[in-house]
Amino acid sequence: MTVLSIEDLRLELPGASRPVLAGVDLEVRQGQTVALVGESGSGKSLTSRSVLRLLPPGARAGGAVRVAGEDVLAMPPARLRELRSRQVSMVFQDPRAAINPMLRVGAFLTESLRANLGESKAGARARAVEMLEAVGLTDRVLRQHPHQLSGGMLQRVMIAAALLAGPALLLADEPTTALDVSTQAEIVALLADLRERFGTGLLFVTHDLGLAAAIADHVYVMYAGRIVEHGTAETVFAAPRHPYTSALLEATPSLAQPDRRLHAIPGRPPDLRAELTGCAFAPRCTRATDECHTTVPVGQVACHHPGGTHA
Ligand SMILES: Nc1ncnc2c1ncn2[C@@H]1O[C@H](COP(=O)(O)OP(=O)(O)OP(=O)(O)O)[C@@H](O)[C@H]1O
Repeated sequence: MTVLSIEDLRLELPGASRPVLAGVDLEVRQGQTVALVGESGSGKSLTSRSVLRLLPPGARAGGAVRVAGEDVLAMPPARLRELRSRQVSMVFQDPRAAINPMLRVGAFLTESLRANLGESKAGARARAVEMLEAVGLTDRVLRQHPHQLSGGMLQRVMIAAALLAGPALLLADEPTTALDVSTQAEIVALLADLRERFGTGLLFVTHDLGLAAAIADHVYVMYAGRIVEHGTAETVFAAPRHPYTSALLEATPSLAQPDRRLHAIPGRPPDLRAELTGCAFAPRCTRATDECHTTVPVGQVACHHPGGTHA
């Protein structure tokens, strides 16, 4: 079953010369982990936030963002509130910025259950303890304040909070960036485990290809507001076809080949004031020809000169 289907999503922001999202298509099926990768500014966060219709002021959206078949962009406000409290949850990059420091963890976890889902006090507490245990914490945490917990523990609390209502889809936007490397690995392992246990679809936004490879079944590579390549994690990482994917991989350290030389991608992504003609990656691409500068490439691999073939 498809839990999320983004179809030709377009987003325009005030003051920008071109759409910040220019026709994004993406799908997450039940129990599937999908990674959305790309450099900073490519539009990953805006894509994932669109799923909850958390758009910047003045933004104009086109296309469709369907959760279990229903278009989030066209939903009435009451239905949108229900979607946000039951069906789709989000885990953010910095847990300390996403939690009220004055509240104990217990109140933080139970308040939304009681307010939005009408749970009794005892029922909400029992559910909170169940989810804390699912993320590897104990009920001791209920009495603690956020500042008494490490960053990794607090991110576990945020994941427990996100799963309280049993959502069909979890959005995780750079959920480990604020954590140290070993804690990052623990959180990624935890998300993989929870996906297995609860069958939740997971959209994992990251600029870190190593993390994406560790967790994802399917990968979408984004550049300047477009998906340039997608496929199973295995094929995209083992046999990238778009030159941007290859360049990203060459810029990423590999545990399997620690001695491999890394190559930074020359140049920078285009900023939103630049109007684009042709392929947005062409100015940085070693394979670019005249056609690339004039004609926008389309297709599963959005490139006029893709390498190899996906098996
Ligand atoms: N609220 C906003 N108002 C104006 N411009 C915005 C806003 N949010 C994002 N942008 C711009 O939209 C573009 C895409 O941003 P987005 O945050 O989706 O990128 P990203 O790929 O998630 O990068 P990062 O990893 O840095 O968050 C960027 O150029 C950014 O500056």
